[in-house]
Amino acid sequence: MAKPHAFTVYYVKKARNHRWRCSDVTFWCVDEQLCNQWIQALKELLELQKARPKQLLVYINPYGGKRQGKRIYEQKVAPLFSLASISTDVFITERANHAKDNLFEVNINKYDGVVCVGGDGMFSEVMHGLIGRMQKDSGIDQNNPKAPLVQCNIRIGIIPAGSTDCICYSTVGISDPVTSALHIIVGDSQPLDVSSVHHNNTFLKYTVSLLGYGFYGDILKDSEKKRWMGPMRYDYSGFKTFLSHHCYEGTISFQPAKHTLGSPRDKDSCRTGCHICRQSEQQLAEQRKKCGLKHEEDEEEWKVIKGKFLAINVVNMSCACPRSPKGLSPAAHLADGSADLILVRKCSRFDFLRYLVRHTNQDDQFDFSFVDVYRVKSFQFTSKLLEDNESDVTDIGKKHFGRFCRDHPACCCNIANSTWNCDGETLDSSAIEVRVHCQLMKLFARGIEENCKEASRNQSRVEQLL
Ligand SMILES: CCCCCCCCCCCCC/C=C/[C@@H](O)[C@H](CO)NC(=O)CCCCCCCCCCCCCCC
Ligand SMILES: Nc1ncnc2c1ncn2[C@@H]1O[C@H](COP(=O)(O)OP(=O)(O)OP(=O)(O)O)[C@@H](O)[C@H]1O
Ligand SMILES: [Ca+2]
Repeated sequence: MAKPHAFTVYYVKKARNHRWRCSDVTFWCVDEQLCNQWIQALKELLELQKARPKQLLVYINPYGGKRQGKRIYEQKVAPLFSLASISTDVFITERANHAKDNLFEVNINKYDGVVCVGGDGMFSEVMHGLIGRMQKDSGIDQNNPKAPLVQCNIRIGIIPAGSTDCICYSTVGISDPVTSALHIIVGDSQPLDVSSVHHNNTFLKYTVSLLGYGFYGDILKDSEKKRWMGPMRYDYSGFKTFLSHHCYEGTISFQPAKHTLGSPRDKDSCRTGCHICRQSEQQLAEQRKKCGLKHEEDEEEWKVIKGKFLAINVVNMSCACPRSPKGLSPAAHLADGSADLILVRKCSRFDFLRYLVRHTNQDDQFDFSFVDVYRVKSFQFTSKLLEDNESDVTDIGKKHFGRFCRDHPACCCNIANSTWNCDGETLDSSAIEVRVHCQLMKLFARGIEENCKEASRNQSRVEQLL
């Protein structure tokens, strides 16, 4: 080198569509001492950035999505972690639930975060491991649906390598491994609501994205048999399920979320620094100060709805993904302590198609007479089939479950139950009880950043208000 004294600074460069890239600039200097002073000063500044992780535990699912998890991590992510002086313990899973089981055994306090390389299912595994471990260590019984759960302060980073990658897309704005790696490196933090799902005082699962019965449950059940097709399996099973047009009868009860300022019909979406989520965070802190971990009896009213539904969807976040960039509920919030309950009642195939198509354009998917949407903090569902069986048992005193309802009216309404799709996993029970836990965990993300169009629209709204 002609000028021997130099140092390179690597930095994040924001590109289009919420994509981040790593860029660098090299500074040259003839004076060696001055060059070293600069290096020292920059190192000291970096040391002050306490939110940045130094030690990460990484789980890779080699079979998720297009089976590219290992390659994506090794080629795109590991070199960035090494540039940022992050040390990693990497664990390649050999079976389903490997990562979850491992999280109950490792010395978790050694790490500043856990990274999962895979899809929504892999994230769900890691989340169950971390939340489960936290509750176990604190002596909380997960089977009690009313137990106040202990927050999980170890952040999770998602490197997208799955089929839908809805959690990554809805919290970052894009499914891109390099962008997600950079959000981890700069130490971003995004709190996330988590819902617990129980049946008869037995814990079933946690959910952060979609809990869906009917359409999305049936798609998942069919698509599991076609895993070999990769991400395409969802389009194939989606088309098949659309043609089968099954609806399901049951009773829904829910408690409206009165504590939050927003509504599912709002025009504004949850964005970085969202004031609605921040207000929920303050409420949560005040509640904790008041009652600690004690459970507060919830006397709020329950609403009950009976009917025949093509789809029952409970979403904790928008569920935006490449298939539907605005998601199932565009105005849902990541961390407001509520979920959006979307009920699609029995309608014609043509109307259901019109509803589906609106997930892909700018039109309002809730503006149909057969679609209702509510913002809720808890929710219950029992299928008609189970209600009939239970009343048979009490009326006649039979101890014989699982009998099919033979006197069901002849209509397109399916006599059998559907299954619940819980973040891409099926649940064994159709009768469930769901409760939203405000900001139970945190991700290495910052929510979707406002783009220029949104920012100028909001600015002009403020100007109008002034
Ligand atoms: C005409 C086009 C209509 C397109 C409508 C697209 C709506 C897409 C909405 C996607 C919502 C994803 C919610 C995320 C759920 C994740 O926790 C979960 C785990 O990864 N993924 C799935 O369950 C995977 C769910 C995958 C769902 C795929 C749905 C495909 C529907 C295709 C319907 C075709 C009808 C065509 C009629 C001519
Ligand atoms: N080594 C493994 N072998 C088989 N299954 C695994 C392994 N590691 C993890 N799994 C399971 O595979 C399931 C699916 O993985 P993942 O979510 O990564 O991909 P996907 O289903 O293609 O994507 P998406 O969930 O986004 O639709 C997860 O539920 C996880 O428990
Ligand atoms: Ca929410």
